[in-house]
Amino acid sequence: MPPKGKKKGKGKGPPESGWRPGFGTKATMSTYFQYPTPELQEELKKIAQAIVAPAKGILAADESTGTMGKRLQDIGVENTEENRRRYRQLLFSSDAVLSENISGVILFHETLYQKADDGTPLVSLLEKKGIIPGIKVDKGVVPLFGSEDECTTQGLDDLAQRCAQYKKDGCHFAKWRCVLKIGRNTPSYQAIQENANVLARYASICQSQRIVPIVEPEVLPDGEHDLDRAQKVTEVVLAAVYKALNDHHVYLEGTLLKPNMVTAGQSCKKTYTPNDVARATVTALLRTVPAAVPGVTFLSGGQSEEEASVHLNAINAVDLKRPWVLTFSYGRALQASVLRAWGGKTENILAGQQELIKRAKANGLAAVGKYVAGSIPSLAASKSNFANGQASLGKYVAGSVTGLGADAGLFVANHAY
Ligand SMILES: O=P(O)(O)OC[C@H]1O[C@](O)(COP(=O)(O)O)[C@@H](O)[C@@H]1O
Repeated sequence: MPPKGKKKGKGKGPPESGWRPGFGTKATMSTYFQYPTPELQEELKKIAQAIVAPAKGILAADESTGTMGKRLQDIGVENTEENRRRYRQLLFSSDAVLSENISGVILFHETLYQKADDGTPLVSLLEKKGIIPGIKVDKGVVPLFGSEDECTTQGLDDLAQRCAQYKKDGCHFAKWRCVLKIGRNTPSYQAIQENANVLARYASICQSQRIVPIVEPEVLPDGEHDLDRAQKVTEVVLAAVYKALNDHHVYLEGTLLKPNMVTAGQSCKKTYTPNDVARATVTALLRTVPAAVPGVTFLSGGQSEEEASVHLNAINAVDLKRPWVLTFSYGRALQASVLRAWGGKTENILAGQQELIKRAKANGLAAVGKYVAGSIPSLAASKSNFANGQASLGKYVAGSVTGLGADAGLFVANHAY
């Protein structure tokens, strides 16, 4: 109820619904907002918690058409709609055992409306296994004019309508990726603030449409910086993101965070142990991510499949507080071996699926701190998925890094813009 003597209506304080004791004076107007209904809160919380159920994580299969093209090119397959469909069909028609470790799959728009050979919608293949479909809703990165090669992410304009439709079509969570770079003068205040704000606005719109937003502020691993610098930048970026989410009244219990792990730059001369990475990562999260957030689903960011599993395991074994579930939302670190095993050939579909199941199992174990390094060998487990430090700056020359084998293009594919 409004405080005594206050009238409802324009200029007389906030409307009655959502009124909280002590609110409504001029000084507190900026803290007024209407809470989501209890039903909406419950729905969002349930979805988020199901995604981060014990020993489960996300398969990020939301590569945009260009990114997928690079991945297919690496295995000598043409980037056609049909080949992308065949590949996603392979992933989603894997044995149901996959759902022991995969709770959700992020889809690209095109995939959501594609069908399997027998006419079954691809998304139904996931639903039948109890895997929750999610959708990439950002429309890619664009340069920030006047910055040192920094960027923001676009796609807000029609987001509410798209989310409403995606929810009807079976998606219960979404993903939006922002990119921050470590350089001498970057990330800049401009880039940090802009990306935090766009992530918060995205998250708020998703929740209004009953979709759990996965908030992805990726600090790229390009550069010579050491672990301390990566940790500090990650902390500054995450602090800004959570301030913005708070400013936009985002219901944190109905969100997930998809950050980078804190690793030294790819060209850093110093070496660090998985325990160093784990300590830096969990410390950065402890300093910035509220305990109300149910889970953190790390991106793999160019790490090899094995590295990504070993690091996640170390993160879940380090002797620090962990108030959130810490699990995976990997693209390359779940798919490098699959792509290599498949090679575009129908007779290799099963082999590809077996690779996926193996990496899902390894990461499921790592999500509960029970993965033993090297215990689940797979085809491309130790191959770096990071091709070239210049890749994300758009300076990578196709084919110039051949020593890394089939995975060489994956970093470029994911991060070039
Ligand atoms: O550049 P795109 O096509 O948007 O793809 C970015 C990729 O980055 C991710 O956010 C993280 O992928 P990685 O685990 O390979 O780093 C994926 O979800 C997504 O496929």
